[in-house]
Amino acid sequence: MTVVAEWSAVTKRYGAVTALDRVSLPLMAGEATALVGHNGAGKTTLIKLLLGLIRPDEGSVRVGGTDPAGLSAVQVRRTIGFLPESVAFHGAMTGRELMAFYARLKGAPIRRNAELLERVGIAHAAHRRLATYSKGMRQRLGIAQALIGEPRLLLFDEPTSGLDPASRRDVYEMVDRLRRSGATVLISTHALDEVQQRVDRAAIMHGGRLLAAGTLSELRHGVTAEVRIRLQVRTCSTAAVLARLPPQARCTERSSTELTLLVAPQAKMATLRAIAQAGEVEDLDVTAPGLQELYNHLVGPAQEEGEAP
Ligand SMILES: Nc1ncnc2c1ncn2[C@@H]1O[C@H](COP(=O)(O)OP(=O)(O)OP(=O)(O)O)[C@@H](O)[C@H]1O
Repeated sequence: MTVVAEWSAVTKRYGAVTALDRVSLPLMAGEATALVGHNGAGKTTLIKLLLGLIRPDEGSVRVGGTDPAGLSAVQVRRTIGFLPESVAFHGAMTGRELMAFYARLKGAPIRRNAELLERVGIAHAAHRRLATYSKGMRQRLGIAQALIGEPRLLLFDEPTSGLDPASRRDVYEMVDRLRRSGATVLISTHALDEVQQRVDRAAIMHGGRLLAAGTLSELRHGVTAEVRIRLQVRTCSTAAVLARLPPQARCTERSSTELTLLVAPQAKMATLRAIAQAGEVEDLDVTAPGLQELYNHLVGPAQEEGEAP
C-alpha cells in the first residue's frame, strides 16, 4: 500500500513545551485515519506540519515524498484539502464568493465550485451572505472549500465539533464518499465513539506522544482493554447476581433490572460462567472494547507517568 504522507520521528517544541515527542506515523493511500486525543495532545501540530506551516525540530515530514515546508511548499499545499478546527469566514461574503476566493488561491478552476457546493448540500444558499449561515452550513462550506482542486489528501481538524447529530452524520457520510473515491483522509477528533465506525485506522495521541496506532482490531490486540457486559436480570435480583460474580468484574451501571460490567479479557469467561450459574439473568450482550475504552486504557497509565516527578 502506498504511503501518501508521513511523520518520521518528529519532535516539535514551543519554548519549554514539547508539543510532539518522536512521533512516527504514515497515512496510507485511500484510507481514513482518526487522530484522537484530548486538548493539547498534539493533533493540530501534526496537521500544521503536513501543511508545511511549521517545521519539526527533529525528524522529517513528507507529503507525496516531498518536504511540505521546502522549496515545493506551494505545489505540495495544492495537493492537500484542509478544514481548520474553527471555520471563520467573512460574514459579508456569499458562499459563491468565498469559494471563488479559495479557488483563486489554490489556482483551481472556478467552474467546479457550483458542483462542490451541490456535493455538500448547500448549493441553494450559494448566493446568501455567510452571516446568515448556520454552524452546520459553515462547516459544509468549509468542507467544500477543502475539496477545491480535488485534493487526494484531506485533513479535517475536529470536523464535527459543535454540530448536531444529523449534521455530524452528514459529515461522516461525506468522509465515506471521499474514501470510496480513493482519497486519503485524516480526521482529528475528540469524538471517539462516533468516529470509530468511520475510519480504517486510529492514532492515539496523548501529551505529544503517539501511544498506539493501527486498525481497531490491531489496537485491541495490542492492549488488554476491558470488555463490556450488559445484563438484563429479573426484577430486584441485581444484588443476588452481583454477589455471584468474580471480583474482577466491575459494575459501572446498575438499575433494578440491568447491570453493566467491565471485565478484563482474561476474566471474561469466568464472569460469563458465573452469570450463567446465577440463574437470574434474562439476556446479555458482550461488547469488545471500542476506541473510547482503548483510549482510556492507554491514557490512564500515560497520565500517571506524566504526573510522576
Ligand atoms: N504556537 C504555540 N506556542 C506555544 N505552544 C503551543 C503553540 N501551539 C501549540 N502549543 C502547545 O503544544 C501542545 C500541543 O498543541 P496542539 O494544538 O497541537 O494540541 P491539540 O491536540 O490539537 O489540542 P486541541 O484539541 O485543544 O486543539 C499544547 O500544549 C499547546 O499548548
